[in-house]
Amino acid sequence: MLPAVVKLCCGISYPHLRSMTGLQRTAVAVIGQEMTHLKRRGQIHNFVRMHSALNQTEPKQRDMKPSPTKDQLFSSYVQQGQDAMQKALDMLSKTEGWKTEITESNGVEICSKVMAGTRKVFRLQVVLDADVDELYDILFVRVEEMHQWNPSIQQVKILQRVGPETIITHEVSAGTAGNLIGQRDFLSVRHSCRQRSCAYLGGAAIQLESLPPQTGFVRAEDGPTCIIIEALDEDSSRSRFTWLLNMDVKGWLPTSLVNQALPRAQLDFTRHLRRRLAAGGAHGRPSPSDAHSAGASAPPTEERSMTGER
Ligand SMILES: CC(C)CCC[C@@H](C)[C@H]1CC[C@H]2[C@@H]3CC=C4C[C@@H](O)CC[C@]4(C)[C@H]3CC[C@]12C
Repeated sequence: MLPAVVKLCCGISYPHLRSMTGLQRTAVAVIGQEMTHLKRRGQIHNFVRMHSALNQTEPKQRDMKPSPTKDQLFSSYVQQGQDAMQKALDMLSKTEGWKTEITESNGVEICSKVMAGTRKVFRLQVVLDADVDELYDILFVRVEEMHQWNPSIQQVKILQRVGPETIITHEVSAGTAGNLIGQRDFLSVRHSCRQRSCAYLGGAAIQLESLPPQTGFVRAEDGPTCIIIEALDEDSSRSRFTWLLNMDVKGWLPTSLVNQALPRAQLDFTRHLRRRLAAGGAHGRPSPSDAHSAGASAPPTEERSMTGER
C-alpha cells in the first residue's frame, strides 16, 4: 500500500520534480532509496527459508504443495528460454516503427522502438570481422569469461547447465564511470540455437528462491532479449550481429537517463567485443587501460552520488 501511495505521489509531482534543484532533489532521491529498501526487506522476509530448488532431486512436500521435480524445473527453464527467444525474434521481425538513435562511422547502427504499453527497446546492428562459430564461442560457450574482455561486466556465472543449449546465469554489471546507471545484478535463463550459418542467443530474467535479490544490489531484468549472428552471404568469415536490448534496470531513475544509458551500454559492449575479436584466439585480453576502468575502485556514478544507492 505504502509503495503504491508514494509511487502515485511521485507520478503527480513528476513535472515539479523536473524543476527541482539541490537539496529538494536529494530529499526526493532519499524517499526513492527508502522505498527500494522497504521493498527489499519485504523480499528478504519472503525468502527467509532459503531453499535450493535447483539442487533438489526428489519431489518434496512444502506448505502442502509438492515442489516440482528437477526434470520439471529443467523443462520449464528450457521453455522459458525458448519463449524469450521467440518473443524477442517477434519484436525484431516487425520492421516498422523503428527510430534511428545512433549511426556511427564504424558501421554500428542503433534503433529504438517503444513497445506497446512497455519500455523502449534498442536494436543494435553491425557487421563483425568474425565467423558465426567464433562469436557463438565467445558469447555463449565462454560466457563466464566475458568480464575478461568487457569492463562493463564484473561477473557472469553459470549457476546451472540445464542442457547443451540452455543455462541459468547470474550476471553482475560493473557500474563503471561511463555507466550512468549504478551496478546491477541479473538472474537469467540464456538459451541458444546454433544453425548452419547463424546462431540465436535468447534470454530472459527468471526468479530463483535460492538466489533472491542481494542486499546492496539492485536486481535488474534483461529480456526477452535476443542476439542474432548470421554469416554474410558474400563472406562467411564475417557476421551480421543484431542485438535486441530489452532491459528493465529497476531502481528509481528518470526514463530519459535510462534511455540514454542503454544504447551507450550497447556501444561499449560492441567496442569491447571488437577489441576481443582483434586480440584473437581464446585468450583475448583487454588492454591494461581497459582493465583499469573496471572493478571495485571505480568512482561513484551519477546515480550513486545522487541516491547513495550501492
Ligand atoms: C546499463 C547497465 C545497467 C548494464 C550494462 C551492462 C549490460 C549491457 C550487460 C550486463 C550483462 C550482460 C549480458 C550477460 C550475458 C549475456 C549472454 C550472452 O550469451 C550474450 C550477451 C549477454 C546477453 C550480455 C549482454 C550485455 C549485458 C546485458
